Amino acid sequence: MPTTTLPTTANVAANTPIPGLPILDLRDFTSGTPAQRAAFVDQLRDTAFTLGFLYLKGYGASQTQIDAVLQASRDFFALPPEQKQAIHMANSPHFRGYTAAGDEFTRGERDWREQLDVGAEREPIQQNPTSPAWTRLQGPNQWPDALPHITPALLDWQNTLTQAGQHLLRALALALGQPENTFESAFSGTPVQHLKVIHYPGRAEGESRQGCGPHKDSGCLTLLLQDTQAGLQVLERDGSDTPEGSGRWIDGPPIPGTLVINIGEVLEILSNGFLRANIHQVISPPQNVDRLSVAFFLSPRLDAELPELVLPPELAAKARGVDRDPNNPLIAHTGRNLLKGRLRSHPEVAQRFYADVLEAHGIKAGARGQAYA
Ligand SMILES: O=C(O)CCC(=O)C(=O)O
Ligand SMILES: [Fe+2]
Repeated sequence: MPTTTLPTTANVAANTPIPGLPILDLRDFTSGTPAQRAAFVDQLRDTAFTLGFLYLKGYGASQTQIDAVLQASRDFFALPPEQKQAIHMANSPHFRGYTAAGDEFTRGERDWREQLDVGAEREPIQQNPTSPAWTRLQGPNQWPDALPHITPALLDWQNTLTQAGQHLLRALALALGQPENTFESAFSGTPVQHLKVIHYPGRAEGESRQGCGPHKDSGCLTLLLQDTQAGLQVLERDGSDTPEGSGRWIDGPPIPGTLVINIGEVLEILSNGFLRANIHQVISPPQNVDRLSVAFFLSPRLDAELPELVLPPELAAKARGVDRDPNNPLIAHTGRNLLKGRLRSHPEVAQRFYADVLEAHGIKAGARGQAYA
């Protein structure tokens, strides 16, 4: 397959204000009639194949819980810079903590957003000389001393979305003509629950518009909560479906009561490209306006390796294959795949805690970030 080249604003047409993403209700799947359940699976198959994106409502969170997550996020970013820097990600071999605006890169360009990365609160995995480097990903979070309330708000959110994600994985298995429990064992016990709380500051005159540059998510499934400010855009492919990913950007503005769900690269590989890990980006808000979002990336246990699926002939005939980008190889082993993405996105952590394995991951000592995780 040819190398994937991400689109630039030069080869995509002007934005459309019409949201092209369907809204699905998870309750149709979890507690609906057999007909509602079947319709949910059919719609999920359609949109996961074409766009790889959808809105989801009825996903099991109360408005009180949503408000608590957004308030916790706002409170965190309102802290004085030195309190945020005190829990900088550069302190954490587990890639947890604060990243200031401009410190993260997508395809070598700076992203203009600050963020707090939170994982499941777990003990580090005991290290010995033969431990694979990905075992360093597990470990505790860094929390700001001044805001004890954000810990339960964010950890509860992880758990709510893990359950929603597991329902979606069952529905996706059915959509792919597989047994409903196909993904169950890989995601049971200690799945990787990666929450990224994100603040996009308004851009000053003449500044870059890259809140987060064009990328595919590298994991399995992303569940995104947006506050009230738009900015997310998804690539709608044109009919030619070229590997360059040409098309036009469609907006995915916040819709109250919904999450935006998208497919990650691991599911794209497993389904031989039937499911689409689609390219998306975030445009910085205008001056004096900011944007808040909370992205949750659900992945299998670090040690899980997901097998490629054998699709029924009618789906296999439509599968597009997978773009193999030599600069960004796709790996089905969860720990290795996640580590690859994290090392490329966070060069400071990479140089400090993973210097011994950078070469093996194709990263030069002192390199800037190249991709996104
Ligand atoms: O903030 C958003 O709306 C999306 C962020 C995103 O795509 C990501 O962090 O992977
Ligand atoms: Fe993303």
